[in-house]
Parts: sequence; structure tokens; C-alpha cells
Amino acid sequence: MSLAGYGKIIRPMNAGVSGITAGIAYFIASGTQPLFAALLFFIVLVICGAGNVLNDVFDKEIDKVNRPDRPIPSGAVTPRGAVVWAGFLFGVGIIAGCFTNFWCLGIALVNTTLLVIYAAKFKGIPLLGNLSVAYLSGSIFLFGGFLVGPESFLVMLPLFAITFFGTLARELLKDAEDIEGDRIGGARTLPMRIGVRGTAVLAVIFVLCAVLFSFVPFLTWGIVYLVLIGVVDAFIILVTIRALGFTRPDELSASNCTAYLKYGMFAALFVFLLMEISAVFL
Ligand SMILES: CC(C)=CCC/C(C)=C/CC/C(C)=C/CC/C(C)=C/COC[C@H](O)COP(=O)(O)O
Ligand SMILES: CC(C)=CCC/C(C)=C/CC/C(C)=C/CC/C(C)=C/COP(=O)(O)OP(=O)(O)O
Ligand SMILES: [Mg+2]
Repeated sequence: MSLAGYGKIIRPMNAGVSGITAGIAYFIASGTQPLFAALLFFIVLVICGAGNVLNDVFDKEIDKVNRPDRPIPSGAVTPRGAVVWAGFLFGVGIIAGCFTNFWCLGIALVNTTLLVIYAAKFKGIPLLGNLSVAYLSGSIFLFGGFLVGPESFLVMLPLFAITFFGTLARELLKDAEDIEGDRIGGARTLPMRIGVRGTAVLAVIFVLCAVLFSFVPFLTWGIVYLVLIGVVDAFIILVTIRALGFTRPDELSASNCTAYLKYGMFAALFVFLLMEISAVFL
């Protein structure tokens, strides 16, 4: 057992970027209090981290095949220790959520419940697991906006849609990479039914939906945003179209398409941040 393992198992990059996303959403919704943004960052960091930990607990058999280097299959963290760690993080996140408002606390409770159900059940149900993670990612924008108030919903909706469809595409491609391990672990995923190529076609369709929604914020942020997000969109489309050329999970894994797609998603978040900074300071 290692303390580093308890840090690694929360997937600090994903949890940290998810937390930063909540802060960006708060300022996009016209929030002005940095302390509130920090509170949102912290809540998403610990709840997302808890979800990642619990995911690895339920995936320990699958990860022995797909990701043997992860903390639980590698022995750095025991399953029991991970369950306690996830419970602690969820508890801290919900308690911190009590210092927000009714809407944010509601989302925190719903997302905590969904993360548990996803790890235990939905992940093994074709498409339902993917839709759950896509909603969870998109909900970060709603969560950040709702601290300003429910009137932010329409402003955050396009950002929710961009994130929902972008994450949905990536989740499907990740499942296409993991077909062998998921089959051993007893999970039933959409790529098992439609194959790698069919999954890539769906991923391209969902990425194109995300790209279409990514043009909506042009109405607020103007031509500079359109140029920057256009470059990011082009990268994301090219990376996803590349997946069409593969028919086997190992080919798709070796291409690093899902990693590049994540970097493209992070680049999109950076464009949102840049636009918000320029709107406030320039
Ligand atoms: C077309 C376009 C502009 C798309 C961009 C969509 C967008 C802004 C996505 C941001 C998504 C987001 C909030 C990401 C935060 C961190 C993250 C990757 C969350 C989802 O993680 C679930 C995933 O299954 C974790 O897997 P892995 O990364 O392999 O550990
Ligand atoms: C808005 C609030 C309060 C919380 C939401 C915070 C979250 C969870 C946002 C992002 C979505 C996310 C990171 C979900 C975590 C669950 C997860 C790790 C899904 C992927 O699991 P698998 O399908 O097993 O794939 P892996 O191979 O990566 O384990
Ligand atoms: Mg997993």
C-alpha cells in the first residue's frame, strides 16, 4: 500500500480539470467571487475524485486486463482502502456542497448517486454508461452556473451540449479500446455489439454534434472565439475520423486517439477560459 497510490487513484488530472471547469463555468455565468469559484473547484475535485476511486473498485477485474498499472490491480491501494477513501471524498464533497445553494447541492447529490450507480451498474449496460459519464461531464457547467442562479441555465446549455457530445464520443472510443477486458469483467458495451469501426462512426457523429454546438458561443464571444474553437474543432474532428481506419481494439489503443481527443477537449476548455478572461479584463 502507498500514499502515492491514494493520490493516483483519484486521477488528479481529470478531477483537477473537472474542478477548473466548474470555476470557469461560474465566471462565464457572470460570477464574481473567486472564493466561490474555489469552493466549486474543491467540490468537483473531491466528488469527481471519489467517482474515479469507486470506478476502479468495481473495475478491479477489468483493470487487471486493461490497466494492470492502476493502483488497485498493482497493489498500491487495497479495494477496502479505496472504498473508505471514496466514501470520505464523497462525504467531504457533499458537506462542502452545503455551503453553496439548493441547485448546486442538488446537482452534487444527484451526481454522487449517479457515480455510484454508474460504477456498480450502468457501466455494464450498453450506451447507458457512456450517457452517464457524458451527462456528468456536461453537468459541471450547469453546476458552476447554478451558483450564480438558475437563470444561468440557458447560458450554460450550449456548453453542456458541447461537453456532453464530446465526452460521449470519447467514452465510446474508450470502450472500443477495452472490449477484451470488459468482456472478461462481464461488462456489456456497445462496441462489443457494433465493433470498433461501427463505434468510430458513432463517435464521429457525436463529435460533429459537439462541433455544431461549439459555434453557439460565437454569439457572445465573437470572431476571435470562432477562429480559436475552429482550430480545436478541426483537431478533434481529424483525431476522431482517424479512428474510422481501425477494426481491432489494439489498433485503436495504439493510435492514442482517445488521449488526443482528451487533449482536444482540454484545449476547448482553455479557449473558454481565454474568452472569459478577455471578456472580464479587456
Ligand atoms: C468539439 C469540442 C469543442 C469538444 C470539447 C468538449 C469539452 C469542452 C470537454 C471537456 C470535458 C471535461 C469537463 C473534461 C474534464 C476531465 C475529464 C476527462 C472527464 C471525463 O472523464 C471520464 C473518462 O472516462 C476518464 O477516462 P480517462 O481520461 O481515460 O482516465
Ligand atoms: C458537478 C459535480 C458536483 C460532480 C461531477 C464531477 C464529474 C464526475 C465529472 C466528470 C465525469 C467523470 C470524471 C466521471 C468519473 C467516472 C469514470 C472514471 C468513468 C470512466 O470509467 P470507465 O468507463 O471505467 O473507464 P476507465 O478505463 O477510464 O476507468
Ligand atoms: Mg474504469
